[in-house]
Amino acid sequence: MAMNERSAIWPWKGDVPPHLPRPDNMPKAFLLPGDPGRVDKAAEVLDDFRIVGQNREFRMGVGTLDGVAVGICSTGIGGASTEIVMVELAALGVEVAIRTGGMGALAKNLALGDFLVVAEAVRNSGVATFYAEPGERVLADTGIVALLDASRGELGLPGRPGTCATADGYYRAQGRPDRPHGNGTPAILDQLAARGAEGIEMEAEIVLAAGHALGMRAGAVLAVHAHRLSDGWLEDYDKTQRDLLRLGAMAAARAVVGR
Ligand SMILES: O=P(O)(O)O[C@H]1O[C@H](CO)[C@@H](O)[C@H]1O
Ligand SMILES: O=c1cc[nH]c(=O)[nH]1
Repeated sequence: MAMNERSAIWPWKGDVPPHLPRPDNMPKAFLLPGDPGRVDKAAEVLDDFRIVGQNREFRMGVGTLDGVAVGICSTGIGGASTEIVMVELAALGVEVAIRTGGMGALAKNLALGDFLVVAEAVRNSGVATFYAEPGERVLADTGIVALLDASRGELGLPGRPGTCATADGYYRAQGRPDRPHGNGTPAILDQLAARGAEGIEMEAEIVLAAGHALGMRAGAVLAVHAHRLSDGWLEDYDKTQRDLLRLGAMAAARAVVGR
């Protein structure tokens, strides 16, 4: 069988992955928002930014910060598509992966627009079970946590390190009702909070678990978009998104050069 022929077990064509677009020169560090629409926003925080391409929910761009190449690739929503991003980026030689996304806060002392630098994800989501043993803690790389929190502080942005939970759904799995006037099952959130979760979203656990298993330095920083205790919702999200990308990019570039 010719080397470049695809196989079912590893359906790459040579060094071209089956899902992700691929630039000629891969940055060593990538930011990972869920939403493809947010990739273009990296032009506001990176120099020489260009879009590499898009396939399905995976939109990729590359740029530089302080002369260091930084990539950004959307994961889509949830663990299944995020696993694809992590595996294909790792196989392409990426060493640093930082999720930059939104969450619903579960802690009283987090406010709308604050930034939670994820130190740990409580075990809760499906795909991560293939990358971390049952009972194994899912931790962010401590160096990435430190760089993210230092960047947050330098930028004067509110927040702190903490723990998140990753859910396999947005409505019932996050205690929401599935119709406008329902009650949902908020006890789900109480149970996650009792296990230490201070926010809930849909991708961080797989980024941390797969990142660790695949030998990458992985982390996540999550903006408080919703507050599940006060039922608050941040309507004007644009500046928060820009700040999220800026602090993620600062930490990513510093991680590459070892600062
Ligand atoms: O803010 P982003 O990265 O899009 O992620 C959050 O938003 C989506 C749900 O609306 C989920 O993907 C959740 O994790
Ligand atoms: O409540 C929220 C907000 C953002 N992302 C989520 O998954 N849940």
